[in-house]
Amino acid sequence: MKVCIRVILGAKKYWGYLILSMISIIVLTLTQLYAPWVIKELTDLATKGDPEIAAKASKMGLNLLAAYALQALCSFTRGYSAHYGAYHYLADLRTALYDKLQHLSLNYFNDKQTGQLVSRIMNDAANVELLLAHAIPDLIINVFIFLSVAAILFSINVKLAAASFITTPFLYLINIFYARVVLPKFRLNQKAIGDLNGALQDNLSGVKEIQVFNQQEYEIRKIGMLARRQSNTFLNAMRLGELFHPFISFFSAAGTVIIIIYGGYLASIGEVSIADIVGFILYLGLFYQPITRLSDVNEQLHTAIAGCERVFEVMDEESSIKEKINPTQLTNMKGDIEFRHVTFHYIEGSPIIKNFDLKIQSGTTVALVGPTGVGKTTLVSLLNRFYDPVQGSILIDNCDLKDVSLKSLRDNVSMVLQDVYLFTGTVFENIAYSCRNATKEQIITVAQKAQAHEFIMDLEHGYDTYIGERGVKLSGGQKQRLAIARALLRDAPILLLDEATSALDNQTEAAIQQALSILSAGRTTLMIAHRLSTIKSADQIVVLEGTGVAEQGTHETLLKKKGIYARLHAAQDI
Ligand SMILES: Nc1ncnc2c1ncn2[C@@H]1O[C@H](COP(=O)(O)OP(=O)(O)OP(=O)(O)O)[C@@H](O)[C@H]1O
Repeated sequence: MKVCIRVILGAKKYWGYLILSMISIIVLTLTQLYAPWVIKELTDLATKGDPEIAAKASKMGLNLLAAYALQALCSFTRGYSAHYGAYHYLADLRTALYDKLQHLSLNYFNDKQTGQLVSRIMNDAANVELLLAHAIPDLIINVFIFLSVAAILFSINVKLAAASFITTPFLYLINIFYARVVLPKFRLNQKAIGDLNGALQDNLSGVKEIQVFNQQEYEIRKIGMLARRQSNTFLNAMRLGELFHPFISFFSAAGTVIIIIYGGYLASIGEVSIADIVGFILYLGLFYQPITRLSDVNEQLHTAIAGCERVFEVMDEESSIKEKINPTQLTNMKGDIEFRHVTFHYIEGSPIIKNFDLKIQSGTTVALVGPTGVGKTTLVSLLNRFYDPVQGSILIDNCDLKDVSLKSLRDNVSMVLQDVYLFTGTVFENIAYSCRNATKEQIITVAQKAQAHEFIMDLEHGYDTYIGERGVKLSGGQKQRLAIARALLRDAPILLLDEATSALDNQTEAAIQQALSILSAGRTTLMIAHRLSTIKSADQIVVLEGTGVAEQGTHETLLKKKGIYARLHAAQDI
């Protein structure tokens, strides 16, 4: 109930359309009730031998025609306005959900699959449409029809109306059976479809591995088994489901039989007219309809509510990265950075960094070095506030990052990530992603600096070449150069380079190194590199080990020290 109220309140902007739909439902139902009444009246006139039957019948016919016209109009406004409101709200909700996801911290995404999140936005959110345009209107229609037809039946004849209730307990019980026994079987079928989908997705993504390890036969058998299981689950559900409709039809028809027999008896003793019996039988069809649809409406409501609950679960999620009210805006940033007694863990009890201290003067370059998994990327992620330290603080120009507006922080930090991601779009659009209104000249300049211009010009359509899923596939090194160009375009006072040159050959790397050193002049640069040759000129090299700093100094001082750095360096020289 709470969920229904939340959806209805959320769709406030579209209440006008939803109310119009409700009014249309009521008028539509009333017009549906009119036709049996006309037939009953006509039968009455005919059986009584009314001399004015022709004139009266024409009048009734015209009224009925008007009712049918109104019915057609209401049928349109009912369907269209409910869907108009529901689909607009769905679009709003999907946008809000996406907005919410964009503002959640990376922690939230760590244990979620992209498919699951897409499914929240696409499938689960779609349930608001099911709720607003189907389940709630269907519930109202059915309750309204049931109550109004019952009122008409009792107004025609109380004894016959009471008799027509005889079959309702059976209809109700069949519905309960359907809801308790048949529907769960259909849910099993949904699960079987999900399993098959999941296995297919997994298989198609890993098609290369399947061929490399010659597992085609095994995978075909697996998919075949899941496909067969889904078919069997469906058939099992369907067999029981198919029993439902004949039983429902039988008990509805039995109601009519009771009325014919009992109506005939009441007519024989003069308690009811032929016209009443005719009218009664026509109304009976409408009377049983809501009862037979009970399980469908119930299922729709449950499905819709469960989907909406999953949506609201995300909407109510709190980001672990919270922005202060009235945060400080970083303007005219110098770029001094300080890690002050920083401790961080992803999983409680397994610290990645403990009591870490580091001061980086504005305009200098600091390189982070250390074994794989020691926490270099984590430190960089903390600086961009993808995560917050568990203890201690990080300061930029003496402002604690927790006091700074996230937007102004990220506007001042440019980053080249370890795993380069390029969007589906042109080369130009991908570079311009960091600065939407960049000119073609600016894009070409940064591409040249990143040593990307030449290979871009070799592509079929140059800067207008499509890349990403639907376009040309680029090599790791080419992607990296585009990512560097994108970061250069940002022209931010702080530059974070997470192994930005790892996928490049020696020659290109040397050229880019030169470009990066020109770029980093005057900016605070924090770089991570496995290849020590790339960080020789850094102002400070920080060697990480365990959960903290093992050594710190310039390339020369660290070599002289003959510690870890010197050993790593010697190993790489070999
Ligand atoms: N999102 C995460 N959730 C849980 N643990 C994580 C997460 N990201 C990284 N880790 C773990 O934290 C540790 C530090 O990872 P990080 O990526 O910072 O290391 P790194 O020094 O950059 O490694 P590499 O040189 O291989 O890139 C690793 O043990 C890693 O498994």
